Amino acid sequence: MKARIAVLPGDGIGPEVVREALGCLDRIADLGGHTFVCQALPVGGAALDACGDPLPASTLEACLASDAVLLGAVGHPRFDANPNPLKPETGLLRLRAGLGVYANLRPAFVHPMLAGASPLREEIVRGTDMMIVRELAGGLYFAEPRSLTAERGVNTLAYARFEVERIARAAFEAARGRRRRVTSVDKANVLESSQLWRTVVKEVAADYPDVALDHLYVDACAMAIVTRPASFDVILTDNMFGDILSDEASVLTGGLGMLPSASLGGAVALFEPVHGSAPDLAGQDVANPFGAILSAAMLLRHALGLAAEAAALEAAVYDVLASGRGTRDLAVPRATLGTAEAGEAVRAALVPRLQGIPA
Ligand SMILES: NC(=O)c1ccc[n+]([C@@H]2O[C@H](COP(=O)([O-])OP(=O)(O)OC[C@H]3O[C@@H](n4cnc5c(N)ncnc54)[C@H](O)[C@@H]3O)[C@@H](O)[C@H]2O)c1
Ligand SMILES: CC(C)[C@H](C(=O)O)[C@@H](O)C(=O)O
Ligand SMILES: [Mg+2]
Repeated sequence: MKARIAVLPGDGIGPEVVREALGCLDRIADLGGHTFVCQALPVGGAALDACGDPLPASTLEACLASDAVLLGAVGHPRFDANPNPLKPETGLLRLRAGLGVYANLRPAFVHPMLAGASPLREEIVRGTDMMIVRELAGGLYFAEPRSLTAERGVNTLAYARFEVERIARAAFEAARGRRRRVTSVDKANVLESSQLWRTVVKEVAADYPDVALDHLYVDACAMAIVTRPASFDVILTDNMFGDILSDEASVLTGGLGMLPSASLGGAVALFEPVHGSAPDLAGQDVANPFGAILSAAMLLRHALGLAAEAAALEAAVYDVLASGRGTRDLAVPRATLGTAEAGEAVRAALVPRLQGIPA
């Protein structure tokens, strides 16, 4: 097949991890007879420096003309003190809004061989396979009013019925392809927006009698994620809670560098690792590229319909980890791989995994 992929490396470790993910896509294209036309585009701090805008109009236009978008990460502390209200992160939020993506899938899967790679106790982590479905287009990140003066900063937590309904449907559909259980996470004991959330989720559940639904308050969920993670299947939650809970869940899988994401429901889908630009690691060839590589696998599955290739790429990542190798952030026996070496190890494991897939 032929596909156009917009590539937005961004800041910090973004370009380093995206390079390894692209190398994997190249290998899949070469061996499978596919053509992936990749166009690199500026976003975030890199774009702010280059043209004063963290999401240049030309970048968004090119993304909208592509079949999928692969992004590294944005942000750097040097912009924190910048009086310019435009931050690198503004570019990412405008990109998500411009693409219209609202359903952010963040899977946290612990390979049976790798339960010991988490800093948490192995018997707690073993069997963890959850999908956090994070609402991405509304809530505290986008609702109005929002304002900032020297005396007051205002953000609004508001959800409209249609916003809850569509993300709830995304979660129930995801559950149908998994273990048919949705845990909706809110703060309905305090927040009106959460009370609407809970009401609408229950209404949508009536259309999915084959999927079990339960509800947790977000504070209790934060605890349960580290005490009984294997009991979760799909976690359905809002924009802010999903941001926080997904970083927490990443610890189960070995670290923040492991987690991929797919943002769906808009004109073009966006794929990015859950981690940020990690300025503390940038330029040292030590960042974990697996979250970015697993994001490329989600791109193959969700945007290009190449499910077998996606599964092969995921299996190749787990082959490397199961052999005891990994980057230094992972508690594996040989945590000595640099970013580029880790990418190359995945590509080597990918070749046998791709055999047998019809071209
Ligand atoms: N999607 C995104 O682009 C995104 C996500 C989160 C944070 N950010 C931005 O990134 C910047 C830094 O934020 P932060 O430090 O809070 O979060 P971060 O995710 O960049 O880093 C948090 C911690 O995890 C580690 N880490 C992150 N990715 C890793 C990887 N691939 N391999 C190994 N270790 C990794 C870092 O070294 C750091 O200790 C900020 O500007 C923030 O806004 C961007
Ligand atoms: C950088 C920031 C805007 C972003 C978010 O909060 O959505 C990040 O933390 C993430 O998890 O993708
Ligand atoms: Mg985050």
